[in-house]
Amino acid sequence: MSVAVESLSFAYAPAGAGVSGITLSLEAGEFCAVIGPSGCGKSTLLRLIAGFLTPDSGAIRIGGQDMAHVPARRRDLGVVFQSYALFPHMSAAENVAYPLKLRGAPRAERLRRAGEALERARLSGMADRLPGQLSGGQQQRVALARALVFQPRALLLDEPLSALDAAHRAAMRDEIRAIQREHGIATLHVTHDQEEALSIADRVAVMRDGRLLQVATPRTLYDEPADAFVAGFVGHANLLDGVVRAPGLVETAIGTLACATGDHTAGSTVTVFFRPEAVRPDPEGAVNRFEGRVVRDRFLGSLRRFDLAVAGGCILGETASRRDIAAVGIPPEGIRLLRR
Ligand SMILES: Nc1ncnc2c1ncn2[C@@H]1O[C@H](COP(=O)(O)OP(=O)(O)OP(=O)(O)O)[C@@H](O)[C@H]1O
Repeated sequence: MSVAVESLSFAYAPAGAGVSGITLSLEAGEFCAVIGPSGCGKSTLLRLIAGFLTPDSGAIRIGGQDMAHVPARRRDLGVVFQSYALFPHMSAAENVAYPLKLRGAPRAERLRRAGEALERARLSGMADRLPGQLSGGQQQRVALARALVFQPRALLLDEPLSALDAAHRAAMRDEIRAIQREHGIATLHVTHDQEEALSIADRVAVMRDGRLLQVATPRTLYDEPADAFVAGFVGHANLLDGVVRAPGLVETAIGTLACATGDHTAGSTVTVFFRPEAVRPDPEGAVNRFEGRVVRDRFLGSLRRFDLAVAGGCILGETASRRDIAAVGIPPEGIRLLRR
């Protein structure tokens, strides 16, 4: 089922924080991650869709039906929070069966469906364990099975992996994605981890100060960020203030760069943006060539990320080469100009 919000606004107190004018739609089966700095309104958006908060204005449609004023329990949405919120005195199977009990399903059906949901979450052998006898990852899978057991119209995940350590997070995010695919259910996944978002989502929504800045596929977001904030928030970026001097030429603090200036006219102020992997440490014959000194060098296994101090600033680069670096080239096609 599809999920859509239109011009959704909510403030915790008059003129207080919240979300403003959010328009976002998810197709049935689509996985959308919501990212943004702490306090930007990610959880608020999720709580509004879940029905734990009532919007001040705007529409929430699930499967085309207006839900903005329908109580949470009648929205039929699966919700998983950061804290797993499992009932500690109930077994894994009883926890998973609970939403079916609330909906009046007979006991035999509850047990059968809870068993199936646990099996899908790869927890068949754990049905009788109490939450306290399960690892963090296993508890999270129980919470996921419980959110999915009643075949909800959509799935809402609020930082479901944040209590797990790095190794478990990576494994669990792939599992969440696999389980979500099996169910073919529209999913909104709030996370502060942009790598997690880029790696599992069909599309990523970036929020700031209660507003939605851009919604795009991970690749588009990375290659074509809407503005300097998105560019800097998603992955590593070089961002320089610039002024377009002439078609194809931009002046910055580190010098004049040749790049496509598109419809930015001479005199326009822009942000010059390029990713560290666009920076070439072997700049023989390069158009945008800068000499400098490496002042930070981070070994990251398969590559290294370095800061090259150049006249007027610093360039962040990435390379697999282990050779000394004294100059870099920035190919014009790796540079984009963003409006300021
Ligand atoms: N119950 C509340 N009463 C008043 N203000 C609140 C309440 N809950 C959240 N806020 C404020 O609303 C804004 C958005 O909060 P929200 O929890 O949606 O952010 P978030 O993006 O999910 O942050 P985080 O990544 O830190 O969880 C913040 O400024 C926050 O302080």
